[in-house]
Amino acid sequence: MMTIKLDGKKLAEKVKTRLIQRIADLKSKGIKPKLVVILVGGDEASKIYVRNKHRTAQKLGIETQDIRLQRTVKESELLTLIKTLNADDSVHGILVQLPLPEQIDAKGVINAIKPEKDVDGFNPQNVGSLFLNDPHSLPCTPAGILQFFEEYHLPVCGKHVVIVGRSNIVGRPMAAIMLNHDATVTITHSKTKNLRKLTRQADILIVAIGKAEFITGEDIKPGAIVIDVGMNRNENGKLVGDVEHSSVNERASYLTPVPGGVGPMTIAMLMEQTVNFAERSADFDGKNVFNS
Ligand SMILES: Nc1nc(=O)c2c([nH]1)NC[C@@H]1CN(c3ccc(C(=O)N[C@@H](CCC(=O)O)C(=O)O)cc3)C=[N+]21
Ligand SMILES: [Mg+2]
Repeated sequence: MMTIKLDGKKLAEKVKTRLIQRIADLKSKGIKPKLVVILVGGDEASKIYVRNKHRTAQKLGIETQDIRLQRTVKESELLTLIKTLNADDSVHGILVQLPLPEQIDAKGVINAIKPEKDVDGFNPQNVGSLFLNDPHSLPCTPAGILQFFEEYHLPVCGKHVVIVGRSNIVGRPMAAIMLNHDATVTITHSKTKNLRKLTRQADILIVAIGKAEFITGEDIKPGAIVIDVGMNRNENGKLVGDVEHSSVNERASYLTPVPGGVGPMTIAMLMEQTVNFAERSADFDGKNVFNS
C-alpha cells in the first residue's frame, strides 16, 4: 500500500496564510496580536519550540515576548507575573512552557492564567468547556492534528480512534476532540493490558507517549491513519517519533512524518489561537467582557 504523507509543514503554511488578512484587519483597528511566553529554565525540546514559535510569529507580524526565568524562581514570583499579564490589555495570549521545575506547582500556575488568554487551552475551565463540546480554546497539538483530517477530507465520524498516551497536553484533549467529532474513542496508557491488541483495531491511531519508535508496523491495522506526536532523540542524536516509520510505511494509509508533521501544526495553531483571542478582544471594543 502507498502511504500518503500528511505534510505538516505545507499545511502549517496554509494555516498561516489564512491568518495574514485577519492580522491586517486587526492592525487597522490598532490591535497587534501579542503572545507572551514564559520559560522557566529550559530543556532541549523547549528550545526548539521557542525558536520556531518566534520565527513564525515574526513572519506573521504577531508580537511575541519571551520572559525567561531562572530555574530556581519562586512560585509566588511566577504567579505575580501571570497576574500582571492577565491585567495587561495589550497581551492576548499567555503560554507557560511545560514542564516546570519541581518546586513549582504546575497546576496552580495553569490555574492562574486567565481562561480568555490561555492559548494552550490547559486551564481547567477551558478543559471543561472542551469536554462539554463547547470549547473556548483548543490545546494546540490536538487542534493541529484535527486540521489534518479537515485538510485531507478524512472522515472521523464513526471511526475507532485509539490514542496511546493520556497526557493533559495531548492524549486527554485529543480524546475529547475526537469524541466531539463523533468518533468512538479508546485511550490507552502505561497500565493498559494488551495495548497492541487495541492499537491493531484502530482506524485512526494517535501516538503520544514519548517513547522512540514504540509503535511498529505489526501494531497497526493495514490502511490505518497514523498520527505520530513523538519527538525523541535516538542514540545517534536523530529526531525520531513514537512510531517506527520504516515498518509502518506502506502499511498505513496516511502517516505524519517527524519532523515536519505534528510539530509545525502545533505552532501554526498557537498563532491562530492568538489571533482568535485578539479578535475577541477587538469585538468587545477593548472592554473586557469576560470578567473572570
Ligand atoms: N505550554 C506548552 N505548550 C506546548 O505546546 C509545549 C510545551 N509547553 N512544552 C514543550 C512542548 C514541545 N512542543 C513543540 C512544538 C513544536 C515543535 C516543532 O516545531 N517541531 C518541528 C521542528 C523540529 C526541529 O526543528 O528539529 C517539527 O516537528 O517538524 C517542537 C516542540 C510544544 N510543547
Ligand atoms: Mg513532527
